[in-house]
Amino acid sequence: MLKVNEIFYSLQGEGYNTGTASVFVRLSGCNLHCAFCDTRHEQGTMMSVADIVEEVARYPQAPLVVLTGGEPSLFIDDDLVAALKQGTGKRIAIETNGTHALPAGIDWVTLSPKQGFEGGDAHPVVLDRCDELKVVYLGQDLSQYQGIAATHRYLQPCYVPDERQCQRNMQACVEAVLAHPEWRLSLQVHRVLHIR
Ligand SMILES: C[S@@+](CC[C@H](N)C(=O)[O-])C[C@H]1O[C@@H](n2cnc3c(N)ncnc32)[C@H](O)[C@@H]1O
Ligand SMILES: Nc1nc2[nH]cc(C(=O)O)c2c(=O)[nH]1
Ligand code: SF4
Ligand SMILES: [Mg+2]
Repeated sequence: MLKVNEIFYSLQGEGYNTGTASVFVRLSGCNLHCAFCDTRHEQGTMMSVADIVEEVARYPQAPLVVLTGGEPSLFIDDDLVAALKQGTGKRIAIETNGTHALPAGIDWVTLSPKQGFEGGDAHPVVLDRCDELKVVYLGQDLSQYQGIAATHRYLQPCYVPDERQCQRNMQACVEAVLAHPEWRLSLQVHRVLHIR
């Protein structure tokens, strides 16, 4: 059984797969407590793997499942990934902070390391490769991410409720990408679109 905060159908709003219709499976619970975390994931309902597959299968048109949370790597296993793949035929992506090894069969790994942020250093990143590295940018030194192999590298502005601070955070990302063009900008387009 897994504690599920929500399962919903929307567009992937971040990173390389932005704009892709996706079923999000948000698992409850995390090993980090990032001050800037934009997600309330604590509440949840216990669901079996079969329940989760059944709910995801309600969106047969979706090409992609995004496992997120909370920190999904704490809770998922080979069984869940295999059952989702077998039961829905969809590609499986994960959003992870990288502090736990991943089960087999995941098609797309988005790694968003939290080292250097409050609490992040106590839980080192164990993944050394990913499909995309997606860094929440608050002016930190980008050379710290050189050791992580990634096909794509994104800086994502840190969302905060204050609109003017949000603008400043976006501008900081633009300037960082102009100075370090091996990185690209990831905007949270679901915020622009006012969708989930
Ligand atoms: C809520 S997290 C869940 C997955 C996983 N725990 C992680 O941090 O990668 C999903 C994505 O949102 C990003 N994120 C969290 N808070 C954010 C914020 N305030 N602004 C921008 N991105 C944020 C995370 O870095 C991660 O890439
Ligand atoms: N539309 C949309 N795209 C997302 N990509 C990653 C998300 C997440 O919270 O993990 C997320 C989310 O919450 N909504
Ligand atoms: S690791 Fe992810 S879910 Fe956990 S607190 Fe940080 S941003 Fe939020
Ligand atoms: Mg989100």
